[in-house]
Amino acid sequence: MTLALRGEKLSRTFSSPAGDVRACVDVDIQVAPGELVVVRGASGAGKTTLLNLLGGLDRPTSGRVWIGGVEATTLDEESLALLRREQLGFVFQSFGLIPILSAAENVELPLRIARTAPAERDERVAEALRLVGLADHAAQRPGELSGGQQQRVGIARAIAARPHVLIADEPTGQLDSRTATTVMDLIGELVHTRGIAAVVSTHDPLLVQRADRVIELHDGRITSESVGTDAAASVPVPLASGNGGPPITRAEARAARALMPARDEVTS
Ligand SMILES: Nc1ncnc2c1ncn2[C@@H]1O[C@H](COP(=O)(O)OP(=O)(O)OP(=O)(O)O)[C@@H](O)[C@H]1O
Repeated sequence: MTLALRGEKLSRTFSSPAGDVRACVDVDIQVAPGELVVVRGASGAGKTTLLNLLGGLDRPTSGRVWIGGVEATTLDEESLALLRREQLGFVFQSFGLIPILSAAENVELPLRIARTAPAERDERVAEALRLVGLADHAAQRPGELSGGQQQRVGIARAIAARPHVLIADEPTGQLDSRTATTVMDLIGELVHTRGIAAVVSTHDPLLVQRADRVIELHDGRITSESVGTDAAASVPVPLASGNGGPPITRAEARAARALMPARDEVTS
């Protein structure tokens, strides 16, 4: 069986005026189709860094990444963008929706970038909105939707191109706990009924209950890994203060990058 995602000895060091930051250190990770892996850890533990590396949004300082069996680390930017688009769907804490577009137009955007034929685009947008329970809200703009609905549009956009892997970075970080549960249920259902693999970072113990595997990160390293019922039973990591604030420019830039076409491509 081809793994949906694989990282081998992944390390990422950032240079900063205060010195080097080892945000990811020798991480080995494998994700199978239909598996929901939750990455958990305190603020600054390296969750976003790891997801960025696995999703081909950033390059490791050392180590290798395979996306759907293709080694991503050796690809040039253009091929990597194509691989991302074919294999991956991204969901972000900040939703990353375009305010002037309707829900349907937001969901359609990656399909336009991929030059999917208009009839198929319509079909996939309708399917994705139906799957997230928003078929009746297609014409509404993000500002006219609740936070939970906006995140469901974000998920619809991520799955519209029928990716093999969903990468979701704190998808419920901006939602109240009841809405977060709905979004978590949706992700769990998509993974377990449609065979999509997912890597989800969260502080939310509710999502952990839906995980097939929970990976704990501390200072960029995997400190523990639990499977199945153990995963649900494991103790949540305490949060560092100051976490969970509003999205920052770096996060928004990343959301844009995940959607960006490869160089020279034009939307039609
Ligand atoms: N581009 C960057 N330049 C410098 N340091 C960075 C950069 N990106 C991340 N870091 C540092 O790497 C470490 C891990 O950051 P990361 O965002 O991956 O953590 P996280 O677990 O996702 O945190 P949070 O839960 O707060 O989002 C932190 O110390 C962070 O400051």
